[in-house]
Amino acid sequence: MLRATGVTKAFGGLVAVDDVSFEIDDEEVVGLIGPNGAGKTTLFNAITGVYPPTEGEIYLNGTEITGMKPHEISRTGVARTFQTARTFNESTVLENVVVGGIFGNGDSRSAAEERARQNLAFVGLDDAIDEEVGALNLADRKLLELARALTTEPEFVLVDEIGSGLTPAELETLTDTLLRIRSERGISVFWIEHIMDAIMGSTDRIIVLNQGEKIADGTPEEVQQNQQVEEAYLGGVEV
Ligand SMILES: Nc1ncnc2c1ncn2[C@@H]1O[C@H](COP(=O)(O)OP(=O)(O)OP(=O)(O)O)[C@@H](O)[C@H]1O
Repeated sequence: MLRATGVTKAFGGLVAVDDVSFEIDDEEVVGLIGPNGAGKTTLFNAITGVYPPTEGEIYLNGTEITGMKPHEISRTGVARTFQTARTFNESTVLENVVVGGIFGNGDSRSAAEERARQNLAFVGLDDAIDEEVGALNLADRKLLELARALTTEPEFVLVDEIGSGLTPAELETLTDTLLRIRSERGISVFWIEHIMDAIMGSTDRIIVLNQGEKIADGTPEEVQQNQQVEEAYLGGVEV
């Protein structure tokens, strides 16, 4: 279980995440939504050690991980993908995932390659292993990010926006892959997404942030009917 209690992250006077507490169970798929600037990516950065929280604690299976370095947190079982795919364009798809295994996980080259092939097959990129990353379309880059995130055999994968810019068919493939990460690998998914249909139809639970604060935490149906959530989104519409 991933548990956060009273997590706050301030950048100078700006409180980007404000006293947020939540739990994510094993094998749960949880969405994280909120208007632009609500603090979603900052919360991911706090969990993964990129920007340690100013206050509050984060626990993985009862062990406190607050303030650990990103590579240490990654090795304890929390992996992530990034909003902008962070891949090395000139290397091949296989090499990209292998490098993640060697440097991120301390694997030997042969172990990293075996695991990379398995994870690339899992996300459906087995036919593309020899292609240059720069030649992949956006959807395949997102799948590649997921394969890289699986390298450390995590218990939790934090996914920062995979939906934007994809066709409906591509979005369905990505969503199916996320759900298979849970059903076939037993990994929990914590997923930031702006495409509401995707997140409403695929998650067990949704946490809503607005101006750094958690304003809702419930089933997709509950969140959809929540007055505060509706107001937060209406208030965020630019006219
Ligand atoms: N490194 C930083 N330094 C200063 N301010 C930051 C930093 N990172 C984020 N912020 C600020 O924190 C607030 C929350 O930003 P964050 O990126 O977490 O929101 P978000 O919900 O992920 O937004 P979006 O949906 O647009 O990606 C914003 O006001 C942002 O400008």
